Amino acid sequence: MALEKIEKPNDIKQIEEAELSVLAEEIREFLIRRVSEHGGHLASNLGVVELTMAMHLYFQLPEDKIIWDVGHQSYTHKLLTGRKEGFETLRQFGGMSGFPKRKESDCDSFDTGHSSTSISAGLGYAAARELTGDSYRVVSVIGDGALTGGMAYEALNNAALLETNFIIVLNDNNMSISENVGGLSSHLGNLRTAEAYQGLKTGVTNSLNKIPVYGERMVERIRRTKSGIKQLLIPGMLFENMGITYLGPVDGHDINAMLRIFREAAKVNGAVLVHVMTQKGRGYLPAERHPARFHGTDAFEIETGLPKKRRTTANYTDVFSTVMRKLGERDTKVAAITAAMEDGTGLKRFHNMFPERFFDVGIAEGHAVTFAAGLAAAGLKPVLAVYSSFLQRAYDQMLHDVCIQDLPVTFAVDRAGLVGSDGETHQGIFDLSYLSSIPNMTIMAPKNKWELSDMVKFAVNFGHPIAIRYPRGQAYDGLKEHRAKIIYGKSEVICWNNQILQGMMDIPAVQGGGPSGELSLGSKGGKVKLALLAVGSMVKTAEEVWQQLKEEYPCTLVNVRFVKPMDTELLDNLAETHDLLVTMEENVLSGGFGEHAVRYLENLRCQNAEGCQSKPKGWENGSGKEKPRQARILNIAIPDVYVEHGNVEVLRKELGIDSESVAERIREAVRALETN
Ligand SMILES: Cc1ncc(C[n+]2csc(CCOP(=O)(O)OP(=O)(O)O)c2C)c(N)n1
Ligand SMILES: CC(=O)[C@@H](O)[C@H](O)COP(=O)(O)O
Ligand SMILES: [Mg+2]
Repeated sequence: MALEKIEKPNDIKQIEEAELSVLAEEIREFLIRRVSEHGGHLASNLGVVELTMAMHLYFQLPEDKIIWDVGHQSYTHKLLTGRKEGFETLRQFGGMSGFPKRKESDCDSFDTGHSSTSISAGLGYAAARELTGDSYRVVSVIGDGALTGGMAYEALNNAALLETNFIIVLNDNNMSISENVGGLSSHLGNLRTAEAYQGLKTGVTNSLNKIPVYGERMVERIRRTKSGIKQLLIPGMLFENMGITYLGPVDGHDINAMLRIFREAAKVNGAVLVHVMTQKGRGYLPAERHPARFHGTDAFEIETGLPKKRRTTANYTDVFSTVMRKLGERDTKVAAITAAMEDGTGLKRFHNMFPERFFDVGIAEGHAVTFAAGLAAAGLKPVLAVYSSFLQRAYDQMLHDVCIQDLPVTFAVDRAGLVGSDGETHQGIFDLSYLSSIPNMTIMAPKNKWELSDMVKFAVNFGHPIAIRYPRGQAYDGLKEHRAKIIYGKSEVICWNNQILQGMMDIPAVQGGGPSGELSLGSKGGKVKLALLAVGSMVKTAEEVWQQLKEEYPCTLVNVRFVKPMDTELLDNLAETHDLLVTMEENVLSGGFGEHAVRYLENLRCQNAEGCQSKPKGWENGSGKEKPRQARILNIAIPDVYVEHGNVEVLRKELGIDSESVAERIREAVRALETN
């Protein structure tokens, strides 16, 4: 067993050359078995087995620095650096991450997860090396998909100035998650087969030679100019013209060929791009046939490649997919955009049905947003479907290109909230904060699958920037009967003091101390009145909390619906009629719904203070109305931390946002209120 001999970094160097192919096979078997148990990024990892082995044979770790772009293809690297045991806990809570992590190993030089960062980080290492006088080698490994991201070009542009060695390995498997797109992809396609290139080169020369006198002269003239010769002889002219040496293409499954090219690359003084061609999914037939399906997979049966658990219910992405199909049919102005996540965001159907109105822009979220702004300015109704954590990349484009101009772009923000096994880099727990800070942006979150559908329909005809955030996974199909019409800025009250309502009309009017007439916090013998204000996915949790607490306290349950603008009329009402308002959201506390609600009510409290000049209308002393009673607020949200990988249910418990923890936190808060 060759793999057994690998216990620590550089052990691969002790493996006989003849045994390397056995090692590659064992690594593939190992990865297929381990990923089949709990899921993970299989196809990309199977594709880079020999490439990773060649790098570990040539470079010395941890001294040399290997930086993996996205990092989803780093499993063989983990194996070769002594982390075989970690695979039993891959992507599980407390276990080994599916991405490179500096805290996990000193052979992981840079943490990744989002795309197109590796060249910038590698260049940083290379520049630092010049300053510190170190002599380590730096290698950034970037995929053809990741090379569609703008940051990679910014880094290449900068790397061209470097005067010391910096190796960029372009791992070209002719695939992003799904088919790779765009001009660069076509360019790589042209370079991909050396034979095709050789044919083209010979073809050009032959054709010119065929032109009597002039043709021969042109060939001669081209040969005499340096760049002309390169045009004819060097495939990677695009990179060469930028000042980056291009080597390749080389077969990424031929270890010796790669070792030869790394030796050459290491001699270059400056940035050098090594073009390596690999096959995504290599060595496992289902993954070779369906690389997109096995890009990131749940647990599966090895024999068939079928998922171990069949999905029986729709997830939010399916619901979005269906409503987009309907909207596309109804309105030819509706266009859909994805940044390389056609499958993940559910836009495949829209693509198939309306190819002319579907745009995959590559891994380029910033560009996607400004492109959507352009479509909107030209009169279309663009819907950009994007994961919450990837949209972080496009903050300025949302602000500068969409919202200042108040353009009607719909942001379908998928994977909002905890996403689970991908961990820190992918948790969608910041969007409410970053979206809330942008003027002109409206933010909604659905409680269940019907509401997502209603919200998307509302959004495309809204006429202004609007974001709908919904979580990864199964769509909630409870609370079906609560489907009040969506009214801009209005929340939906599901139950009031334990009494289930149907729509806004039923909310009791605010009179004195509220519906029951009790004025103060339990002190007059009444029970503390709770109001749960839950955002999106937390409505289901709030419903469970209500079930647990309804015997103890009268409880109101509100589906917030609009995080921005907040339903301040309802907040005023709740603050007057309830004792404790509990905000619940799967977002960080900072800048989230809860914090905005606190600030709003604090302002109100301040305005109502004695001597304050600007009291809200209707609350003036002596106006005949009581001063509003100000409820206390408990914020349930994600604390100021990065949330690691793990099962979502486990993470929710750890963070204290599952229903049992929330119920307990409420009981504690009530006890504190009663004793104060
Ligand atoms: C900013 C950002 N957007 C989207 C993604 C989702 N994503 C992860 S891998 C990937 C495709 C990468 O393709 P490539 O670099 O060619 O690697 P391969 O999977 O083919 O090995 C995408 C779109 C991401 N990780 N980061
Ligand atoms: C590595 C990466 O960014 C994607 O592959 C991501 O893991 C997809 O996540 P979903 O499984 O939620 O689509
Ligand atoms: Mg690729």
